[in-house]
Amino acid sequence: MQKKQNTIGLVWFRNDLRVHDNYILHEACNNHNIIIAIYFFNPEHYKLDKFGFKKTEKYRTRFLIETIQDLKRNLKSLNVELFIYFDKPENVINQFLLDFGIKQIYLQKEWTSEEQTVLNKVKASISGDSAFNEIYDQFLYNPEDINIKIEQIPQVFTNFREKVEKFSQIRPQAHLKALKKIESISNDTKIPSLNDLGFEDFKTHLNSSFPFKGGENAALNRLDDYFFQSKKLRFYKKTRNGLVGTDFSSKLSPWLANGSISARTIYWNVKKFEQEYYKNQSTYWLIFELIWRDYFKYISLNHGNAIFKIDGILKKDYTWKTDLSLIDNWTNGETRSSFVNANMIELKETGWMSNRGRQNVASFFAKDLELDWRIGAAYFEAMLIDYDVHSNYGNWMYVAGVGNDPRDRKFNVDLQAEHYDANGKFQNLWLQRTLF
Ligand SMILES: Cc1cc2nc3c(=O)[nH]c(=O)nc-3n(C[C@H](O)[C@H](O)[C@H](O)COP(=O)(O)OP(=O)(O)OC[C@H]3O[C@@H](n4cnc5c(N)ncnc54)[C@H](O)[C@@H]3O)c2cc1C
Repeated sequence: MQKKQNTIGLVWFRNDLRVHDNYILHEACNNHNIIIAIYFFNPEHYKLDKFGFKKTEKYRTRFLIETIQDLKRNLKSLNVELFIYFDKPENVINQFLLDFGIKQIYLQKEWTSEEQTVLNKVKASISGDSAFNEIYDQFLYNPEDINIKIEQIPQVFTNFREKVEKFSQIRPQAHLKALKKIESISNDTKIPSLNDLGFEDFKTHLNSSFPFKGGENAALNRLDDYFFQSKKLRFYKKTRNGLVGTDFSSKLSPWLANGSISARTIYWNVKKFEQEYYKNQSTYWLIFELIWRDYFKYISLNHGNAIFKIDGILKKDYTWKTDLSLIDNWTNGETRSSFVNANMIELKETGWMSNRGRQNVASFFAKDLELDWRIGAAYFEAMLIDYDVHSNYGNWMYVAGVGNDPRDRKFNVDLQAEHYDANGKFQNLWLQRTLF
């Protein structure tokens, strides 16, 4: 084991907002006797994007505030102080490092352009000689453990999945012990409120399929409930295409997206469930879906900014429309399809939409209305509680026919409604009228 340094290590939290199974925090604690943590609510995340949507809307913002409240408490119990700023990191970090004499910074490795730009600005602002230790920690299969070169990630999911399943191992969870208590660090930074970030307080919609709070404690409770208490995991493969209620799927995505829970923790709990209760197609299928999540991260690692380009990773030269009234009809749930409308209203009222819904509304946007798919993706980015850059842009490219779908399918939204909402329950819920 490495010898600990009597210096302060800084953990800069971004999308790894947990103390449980956090390899970055673990590495920092292995190397230093004192750890300080920092988190930024970056004002850039609350501005309008190039299509006129707020980059982060109220649902994900409130979830994030709850997440940071929980993180602060959990870090405190390990004797780690979390400093919180509503500012750009490049305005704060240099002085922070100087004030505490910090030389080592630990952070999750991110590769998408906005995250890289911020990090580059921070590095450019630093006057001393601090080292940035960037660690991959958002994967199920860590990039250092797979036997595929990033440039050779298969274009077809199945080829990727079969290889990683055959040749790679999932790492164990990291466990932490509390550090020694430090009395001398004073911290008067505060978590901004929803109002500070530009939003009114609001109540969760009564029909929301995602009525849960942010934070790793809520994530672990949900996992325990879905797996070990209600044992709904046993039926996951049968129910996962559902539309109504909290239990048709795991609902773990919002916590996964901001790193309140690791994919590894979910994986090892599936294994525990399989040992203690049942092992069946459903238990495997949750892992299968986590591999999809990994896959889109590998696609973005391989293709960089191409995932944000209109012709996607396939460089397909389609013609796309940008008709504002068609876009407004879609976002407001006023299209010719009541199934699409119900899903879009659900998203607008709650920040959540099922996977079945997302596939349909995205296909309708890109393939029926032939609208520039990046506008639909940007709207999802604003609204979704579980927005994740790789899953969002990867899935949108896939549905729009510029990504990884070898069959380039178009959903028939009317048939989909008949199949998945045969009695109209879901449409009734959100359109508040009796169908049929
Ligand atoms: C157009 C479109 C946009 C999407 N945008 C996002 C997004 O921004 N963030 C996000 O997390 N997911 C996104 N998804 C994927 C998927 O819809 C959600 O992950 C899923 O609905 C979350 O619900 P759950 O946690 O109950 O999933 P479950 O069915 O319980 O699945 C378990 C986990 O597997 C992963 N997963 C499942 N399906 C997918 C998938 N198709 N792609 C990648 N990972 C998957 C998720 O991490 C999920 O939490 C998108 C899908 C589409 C079609």
